[in-house]
Amino acid sequence: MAKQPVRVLVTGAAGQIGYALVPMIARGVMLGPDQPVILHMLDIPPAAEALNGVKMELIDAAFPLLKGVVATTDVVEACTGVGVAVMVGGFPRKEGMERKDVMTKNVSIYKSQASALEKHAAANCKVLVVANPANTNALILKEFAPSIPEKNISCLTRLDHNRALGQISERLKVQVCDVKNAIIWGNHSSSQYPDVNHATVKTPSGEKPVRELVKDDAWLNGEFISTVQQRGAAIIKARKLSSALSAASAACDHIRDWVLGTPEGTWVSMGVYSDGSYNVPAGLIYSFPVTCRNGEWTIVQGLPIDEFSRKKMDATAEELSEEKALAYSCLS
Ligand SMILES: NC(=O)c1ccc[n+]([C@@H]2O[C@H](COP(=O)([O-])OP(=O)(O)OC[C@H]3O[C@@H](n4cnc5c(N)ncnc54)[C@H](O)[C@@H]3O)[C@@H](O)[C@H]2O)c1
Ligand SMILES: O=C(O)C[C@H](O)C(=O)O
Repeated sequence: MAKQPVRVLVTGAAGQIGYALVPMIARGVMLGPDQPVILHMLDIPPAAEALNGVKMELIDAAFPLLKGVVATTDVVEACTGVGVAVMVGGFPRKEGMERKDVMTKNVSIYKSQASALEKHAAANCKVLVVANPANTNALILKEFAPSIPEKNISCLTRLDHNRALGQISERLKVQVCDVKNAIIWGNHSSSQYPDVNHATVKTPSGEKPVRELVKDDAWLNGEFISTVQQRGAAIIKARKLSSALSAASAACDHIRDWVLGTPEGTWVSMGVYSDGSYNVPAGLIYSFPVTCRNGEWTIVQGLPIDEFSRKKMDATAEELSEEKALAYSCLS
């Protein structure tokens, strides 16, 4: 029997990530090639005409899986019945800014959209926050939507995870699909800690640790980390716009793995509500290594953490605690 369509909300759909993301969703990249979708696209009134243009293009693309398009500036209409919500709406940073510089504008959006989602989304709706500061926006959404289970609210650090895989693949001249189990710990900001201590590469003679193959700890502990941390800024410098196609693709990876499961022996990074694992303070949205099965993520437990990693994991947690306080001061 044909599957029932899933309603997928994309906020900020008239923006540049939205423009890259909605065709991916309509092609089945996010929920699978046999899953029909109805797209709900939300933007604000000044972008209504552009949003309608995106709707026209979606119709013109004649995507077989796309069973309907709702393009609206009404948050209630946008949230009604959605099973997946990808929250991209907000303001991107410009050259020279840190992601927390867009905090004042963006956290208030997440406070107000939290209640619309809570009241009108489908039961068990999975929420992914993309807009920056992503972890803190997700935390605000969680706190102002208390009836949405905390397990259902996440933020995007998969882009950073994919960037880490990409850097290793470039360095070792191996296929990126053969590199796995990097970890992004913490904040989607320049304090994040990209960790390859457990990452491996598939080689003709079996899986090998990345450290053993790279044979350059100075690079792995230095330039590699700062390249991943600063990649968003490097894209802004080069494009004069923040990343869009890679962000859209990572959002699809995040939801696909969450809903359909991670491959056996592979973990991914997701920003999720901390339960105190790895001595990360509870009550923050922090990026952890997770595996997913039956639509639920689980933090990978028991990985050994060396002193170098501990310091970096604590520093990014510290920044998230400060952001949380700053967010509340913006809202009061
Ligand atoms: N987490 C990540 O990995 C990641 C990666 C890239 C970008 N981002 C962030 O994603 C966000 C979007 O980036 P972009 O390049 O698409 O920006 P953009 O400016 O091109 O698009 C954002 C859209 O959001 C809309 N918007 C503003 N307020 C809204 C509201 N209250 N409700 C609904 N829509 C609203 C705007 O009108 C605009 O169309 C930014 O905050 C950016 O920093 C995050
Ligand atoms: O860096 C930014 O501000 C955009 C985005 O978060 C990114 O990582 O590319």
